[in-house]
This record gives sequence, structure tokens and C-alpha cells, in this order.
Amino acid sequence: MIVKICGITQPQQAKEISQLGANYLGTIFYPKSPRYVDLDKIIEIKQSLNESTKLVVVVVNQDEKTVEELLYIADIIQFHGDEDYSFVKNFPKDRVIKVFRIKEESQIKQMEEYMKDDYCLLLDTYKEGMYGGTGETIDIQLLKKVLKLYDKIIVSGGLGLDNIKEVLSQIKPYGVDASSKLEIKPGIKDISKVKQFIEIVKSYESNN
Ligand SMILES: O=C(O)c1ccccc1NCC(=O)[C@H](O)[C@H](O)COP(=O)(O)O
Repeated sequence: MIVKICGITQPQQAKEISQLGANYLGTIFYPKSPRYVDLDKIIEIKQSLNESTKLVVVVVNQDEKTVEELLYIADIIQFHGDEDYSFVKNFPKDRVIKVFRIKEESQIKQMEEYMKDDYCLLLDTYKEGMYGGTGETIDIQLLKKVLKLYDKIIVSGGLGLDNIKEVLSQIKPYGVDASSKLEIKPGIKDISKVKQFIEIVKSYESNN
């Protein structure tokens, strides 16, 4: 099971979290986010990672040229905005995570073309006026309906030490993603919480 720790802003923390065994490490290339990092910082963070940790750069409605440039640095681009399939299909699908902020079952239809083409999807909490990093727990019942249809799903949205065991007792996703509940303040992770989160997920995976 993939463990993605997102919203990293400091190279030193990136190094520590990479060494703790995170599979993916996310950086936010979206200026309105309190976790925003610019290209220079993303490069510094990339240089801090060990070989086994992939760098994910999160974008929101970014232009095609910028995404192409980001792909020289990022291992994976996470489309967290309103990007449609016609835009997303321009990029190598093994280096793409497409996000759906889920609020109703009717959205499943929009996922179908991505499912057909074996994209990795990330399902996040829907919150009006926010693209991500809400800290609010995702609708588990709706999540279960999607997981019945497709495996390659990273689950996100308000995951933390208070709920990860309960969530994993109900679902076995392709991956999990966490950000704000593992922070001291936006963009600054609580390394002890991150360590515990990764240990819980990895031990759950090996015992089930
Ligand atoms: O984290 C942000 O500030 C953010 C802002 C805008 C778009 C995406 C953002 N985060 C992307 C992620 O993948 C987060 O990990 C995901 O939304 C879950 O966040 P949280 O509920 O805080 O764990």
C-alpha cells in the first residue's frame, strides 16, 4: 500500500519523511495554498529524497506548458483541480494522479474514462471553496462504492492517527494520503505523527 505524505515545504523534513519510508512525498505548486512551494524549493526537496521515495507535485488548473516543465523534476503530477480527461491525457499516465473531490455518486461516471485507461486516482474530501488540504474526513460510504469498481485508488481527506486504523479496517485501498492532521502548522509536519502514521499503515498491510 502506497503511503503519500503531502504538503511538504522543507527539504530537511522531506529527507526525514523519505527515510521513514513514505512511498510518495507531495509538494503543492498552487499559490493559494498555505503549503505552496515554488520551483526552486521543489528542486531542493527533490534532492533531499532517497531513491525509494517518489516526488509528487500537486497542481490546480495549471497550464500544459508548466506541467510539462514540472515533469522534468516531478516523478508524478497530481491534478487536483478541474482538469478534464482531454487535458490530462496529454501526459504519460504512469506519471499522473487524477483527483476527484467526491461529494455525490453521480461523479463516478466522470471517473470511468480514467478507470478504463488504468489511471491512478486519488479520492479526496469535497469542500466548497477549497481544492484540497481540508483536513475533513472523506465520505467512507461513497468511497466504498468507488472501491467496488476500481482498485487503483489512493484515499485522502482528513486521514490521521485518530482514524487511519478505522479506515483501514473497512477498506484496502491502493494507497493512502495525509497532510493536515500530521502537521504542527500548515506545511510543517509533526515528524513523530508522520512516523506513527507510516508505521500503522505498513503494519496493517503486513498483518492483513
Ligand atoms: O494541501 C493543500 O494545501 C492543497 C491545496 C490545494 C490543492 C491540494 C492540496 N493538497 C493536496 C493533497 O493531496 C492533500 O494531501 C489532500 O488534499 C488531503 O489533505 P488533508 O485532508 O489535509 O489530509
